[in-house]
Amino acid sequence: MNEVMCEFFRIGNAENSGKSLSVRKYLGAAALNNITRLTFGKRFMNWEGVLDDQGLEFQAIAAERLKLASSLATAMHIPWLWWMFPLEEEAFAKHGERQDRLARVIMEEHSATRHKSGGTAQQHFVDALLTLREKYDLSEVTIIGLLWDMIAAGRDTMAVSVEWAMAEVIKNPRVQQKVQEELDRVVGYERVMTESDFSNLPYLECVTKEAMRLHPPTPLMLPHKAKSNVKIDGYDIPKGSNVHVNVWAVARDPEVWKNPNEFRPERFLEEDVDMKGHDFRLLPFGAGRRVCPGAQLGIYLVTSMLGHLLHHFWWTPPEGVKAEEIDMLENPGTATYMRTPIQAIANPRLPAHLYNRVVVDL
Ligand code: HEM
Repeated sequence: MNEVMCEFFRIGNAENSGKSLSVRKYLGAAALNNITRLTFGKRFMNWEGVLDDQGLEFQAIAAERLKLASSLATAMHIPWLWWMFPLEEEAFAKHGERQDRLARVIMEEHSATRHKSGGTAQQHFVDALLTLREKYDLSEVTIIGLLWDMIAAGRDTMAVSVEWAMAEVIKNPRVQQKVQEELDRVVGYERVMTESDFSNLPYLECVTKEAMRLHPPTPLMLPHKAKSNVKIDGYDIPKGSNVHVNVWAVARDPEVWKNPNEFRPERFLEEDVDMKGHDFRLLPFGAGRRVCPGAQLGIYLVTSMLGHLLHHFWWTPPEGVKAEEIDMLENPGTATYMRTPIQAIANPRLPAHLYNRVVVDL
């Protein structure tokens, strides 16, 4: 069950009726709960959206990680600025210890729960790693590192992608109406969308793709390093250079895309373009041996969050704001959020019982 379903109760409650909401707040919560449930089989947030103590620690670690990563990125891009980050090594070590401490506690709790259930509890990413531990000689440090990588790589990227997609859809009521017509035809008004509906929702899939074309959450991907001297398109890239691929610019290149700045999902009905690393015109997940291993999961979760949000609500800009006034500028960073978080009014469009709190099976 997608976590965004659990947010419906909060989005659709009477207090929010007719009010403008910060969509990011709900997406952030849904993405965090999705990813921690997949990795640890656990939510850190209660039904009111309040984080527990572990959740707060978790959030603080994630924020610190981002801050350290940005300072590292600056030093990597401009190596002669290394001298400006003399304390970073110490900060990294402390951060690592903090991460390990929390992960160990959660892993122990997780093992205890599984033990109590006699091994009948659901399998999560942490279980897969523990099972493969001996086969691949995985140390505890490696396991903890992999768990944090998964959380860091999956959380922001998903929330960023859905926020941009929602902004585009709210800006383009024609697209919103078309995707809702498809959802109504395929899913109807008496049940919620499920994964098995996806194959019958081609337009929804195109909306996800078009949003990721215009707004790849990591526009410069992650930095790569040249292993040897290479020449690309007449340019010499010396061994050891940090290389960024500007996938944002490629996806807006007028030589490759017709009317590249226009949000028009239909372009993908006319031509099916792969976005998992096989077609170099569209690379939101990178390509090659370091391609995002969570690409399929990411596409599924983004499409699912978007589909549920659009099936349950008709979204309009806050009163007095015209669609064309929505600020579509980016906030710079490794994961590129909207500069101004999108605000919108969620108008329920399904029968009341479909907004009830959903019991989540952990
Ligand atoms: C919409 C969602 C996502 C987007 C747009 C995205 C995008 C990316 C990109 C661009 C890279 C770098 C690829 C490269 O340098 O060639 C990457 C790497 C990675 N992603 Fe994702 N990602 C998403 C979701 C996820 C999820 C859900 C997970 C795991 C649960 C994940 C795990 C990873 C990991 C572990 C790496 C590092 C791979 C490596 O360096 O070998 N990602 N992702």
